Amino acid sequence: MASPDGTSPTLQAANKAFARLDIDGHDLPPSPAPSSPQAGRRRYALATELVYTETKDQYGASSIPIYQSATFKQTSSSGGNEYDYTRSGNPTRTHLERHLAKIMNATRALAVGSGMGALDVITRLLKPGDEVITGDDLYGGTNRLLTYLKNNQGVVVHHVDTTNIDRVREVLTDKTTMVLLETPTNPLIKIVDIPTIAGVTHDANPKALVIVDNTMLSPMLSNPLDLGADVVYESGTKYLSGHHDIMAGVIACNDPELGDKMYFTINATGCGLSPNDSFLLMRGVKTLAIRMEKQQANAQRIAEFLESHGFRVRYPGLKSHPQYDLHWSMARGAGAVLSFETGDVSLSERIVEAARLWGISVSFGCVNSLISMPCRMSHASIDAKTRKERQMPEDIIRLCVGIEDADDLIDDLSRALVQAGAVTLTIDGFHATDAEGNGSTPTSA
Ligand SMILES: Cc1ncc(COP(=O)(O)O)c(C=O)c1O
Ligand SMILES: N[C@@H](CCSC[C@H](N)C(=O)O)C(=O)O
Repeated sequence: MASPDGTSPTLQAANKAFARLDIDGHDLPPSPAPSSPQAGRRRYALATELVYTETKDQYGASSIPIYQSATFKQTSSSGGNEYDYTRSGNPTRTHLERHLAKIMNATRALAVGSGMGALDVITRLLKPGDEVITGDDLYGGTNRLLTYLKNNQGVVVHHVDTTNIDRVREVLTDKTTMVLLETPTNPLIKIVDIPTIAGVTHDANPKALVIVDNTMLSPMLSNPLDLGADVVYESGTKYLSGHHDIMAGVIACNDPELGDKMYFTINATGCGLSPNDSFLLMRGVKTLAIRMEKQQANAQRIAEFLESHGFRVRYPGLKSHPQYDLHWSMARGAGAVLSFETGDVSLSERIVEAARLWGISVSFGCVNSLISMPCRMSHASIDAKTRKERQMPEDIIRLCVGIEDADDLIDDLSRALVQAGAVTLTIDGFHATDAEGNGSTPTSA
């Protein structure tokens, strides 16, 4: 016999059998379908996929509308619609998540309110007593959250030099539940061998999760899931959005169970990205390819300029980078963040403060060029003692290169170097002044 709504007994039984339960076994209100790239269709080059989207918008809108609605009307007293409440799911966010899954080579992507929000969702997979291995050169906020988990949640955190596989092996045991990597590291631009670490981690404990923070490269330049990572996350505040007008975080994985667990946390805590910011992130992603191409071309010019004038520059686009080959075995570009040292904190301060075109600001990945002193700014939450133990040079200057004219950027930097007294003028131009006050020999032409 058919039910009052006309559903056959067979369909009623099937609906019951396939009722969506959350990981605690509670009946879920309607939630968005898992984000997945459309299977079976032609896959275009990444630059094309970044702009190519499909929607079933009733008016054929070529840009996803902003569904600025907290709640959605249902067709029956038991719900019945794909969306019920924006904390649980929103069409603008789902559209973005499906697009991100496609470009991150994942079957599931999730969008949240910030990069740190993404790491919070991921680390809620941990239980007291779990062990995490991570780097000794980490973004300050990541270090802060891990320290909180260590001090308050009983999670054991090992900070080691993840560029040295032996240091990782020393702390890797069957208790290791998570290995958290950044590459290139922020701000020392060290390169971490993702495939090797993923291999040894999964050998030691097949259930351990290798998590990669891909903020420095973005999906344009690297897909850590293809290199053996289980979960990749990024601060969408950076390259993905590109204009420093939103905060966002994205998470991607290929394991549906893991995706469901992280979605559970997002729904339970309410950290999903807002409809308006989902729209802006979607818009930003479409121009990622051209922004990144210009930013890294500019970064390469600036890195070569500084190195040729005698500064110690850290940038994986320079052949002098000690892990140049490793970086290029994993990535399609060098990115647009570089750092250099002057040997003197007050000299670095004078350079930063003399720059005009380069904004003194934390963050990176924006169309505007930025200059900063990480130990005073982005990494100030790591205490001075720990910074010293981790060999972070206090004088290090970080440059986050934008899309301006490269000659203008070099002119402004040159003027700042001269004004700060960082260089010695010679008949041929200028060279970095060493600690003794002499113009040093340029390291390359
Ligand atoms: C490498 C890295 N990961 C994560 C984050 C956190 O991102 P958000 O500022 O969007 O929370 C940042 C910067 O803030 C970062 O530099
Ligand atoms: N005051 C902020 C500093 C944010 S740093 C942003 C970015 N990751 C960078 O490396 O510049 C904080 O305490 O988190």
